[in-house]
Amino acid sequence: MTLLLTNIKELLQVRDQDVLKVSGSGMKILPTIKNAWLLIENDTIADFGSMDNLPELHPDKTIDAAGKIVLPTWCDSHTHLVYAGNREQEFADRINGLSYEEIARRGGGILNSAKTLQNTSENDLYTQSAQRLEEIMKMGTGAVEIKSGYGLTEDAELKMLRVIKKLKQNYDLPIKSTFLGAHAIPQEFKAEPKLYLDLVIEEILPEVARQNLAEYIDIFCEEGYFTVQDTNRLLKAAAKFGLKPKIHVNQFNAIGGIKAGVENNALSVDHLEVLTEEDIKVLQGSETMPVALPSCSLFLSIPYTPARDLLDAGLPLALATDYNPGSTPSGNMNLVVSLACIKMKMLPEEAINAATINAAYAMELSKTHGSITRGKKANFMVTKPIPSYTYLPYSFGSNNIEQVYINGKSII
Ligand SMILES: N=CN[C@@H](CCC(=O)O)C(=O)O
Ligand SMILES: [Zn+2]
Repeated sequence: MTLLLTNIKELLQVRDQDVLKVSGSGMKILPTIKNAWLLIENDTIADFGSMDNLPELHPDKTIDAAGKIVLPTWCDSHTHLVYAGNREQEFADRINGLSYEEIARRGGGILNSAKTLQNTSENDLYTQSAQRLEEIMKMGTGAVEIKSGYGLTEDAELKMLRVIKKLKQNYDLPIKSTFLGAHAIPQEFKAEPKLYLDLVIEEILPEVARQNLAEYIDIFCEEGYFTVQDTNRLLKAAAKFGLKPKIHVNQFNAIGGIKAGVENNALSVDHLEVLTEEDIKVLQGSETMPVALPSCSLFLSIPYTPARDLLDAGLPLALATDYNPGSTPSGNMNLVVSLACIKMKMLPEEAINAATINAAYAMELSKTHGSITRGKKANFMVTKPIPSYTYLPYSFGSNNIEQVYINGKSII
């Protein structure tokens, strides 16, 4: 099956195969072709170019994309979209003055979601999660990472990871699975938190690895959750099973989690709402991708990741949603890209790079996804007729996505 798109107003993120991430001032550059064509063969990007040099082709189907922009689908490298129920009562509690941390200390927050998930059947959990996955695909997400971490018992963590595995089997987009057993300390371990980490490291992790249920390891390295020492211990244990770290650090406090991540070869360090100069130095010279989650900052009214400090230090940055029931009940990457521009002072070019090629890097997918590159998977989207790509982040809250293709097939 061959598909040809013609008269594309602008084809974005056109890259050579060897570009796996962009950093610092390089993020300001978004290579495009105006008035372009794009040829898809089966599930692969076969060729593209300017309409001035359209070769004679005989595709099975041709789409006239006049007035429309074509770009790679968003890559969302940080989500918790497998969860049960919602936490809108805590949302109301926060409006009434309680903080996110206070709610968590009272047994709400992650523990609230864990209780609900433990009492939800695997089938029901799958149905709820599949609905969220379909919702984000329709908004343009074409690759996603999903974490466990709302189980907090061996049974419930494995249940979450099996649901992620089933999503992988039933949907065409790449899904990466992360084991986040160390997300919070369950109530019954509050007096002796070390015993919970022992359980995660000695019992749950080996079982997750034995059943081959995760590619990555995660931990919430934060005051009141897990220490830097805990983080080092878990990441070293996970490395023995080949699980690379993608970790929650610096959401509320800078306690040294970034250093621990980099020293343990983290693929990414995520959140970074609070950053020190030392953290930035540690990231320089590393291969670790910093990941910002601006819709979490919006929802919790906490600081935004200081993107300009990272980029001015020559570092790369990726953007993700953090889709979860507590801090970010939204999986909309279009909103994330808008917030990055509006609140983090990222240029549209920087935000689009951060949500495509760099986000693919944060899931080890940038050899196959994240750009319009010959030989990469045909995961791309077509906008409605819009005046320019800057209009995407500018028109925040609007849905500008008309069609989404995964492996060359239209899903809407
Ligand atoms: N901060 C840790 N974990 C999630 C939120 C978890 C929750 O509130 O349910 C996050 O990334 O924001
Ligand atoms: Zn998260």
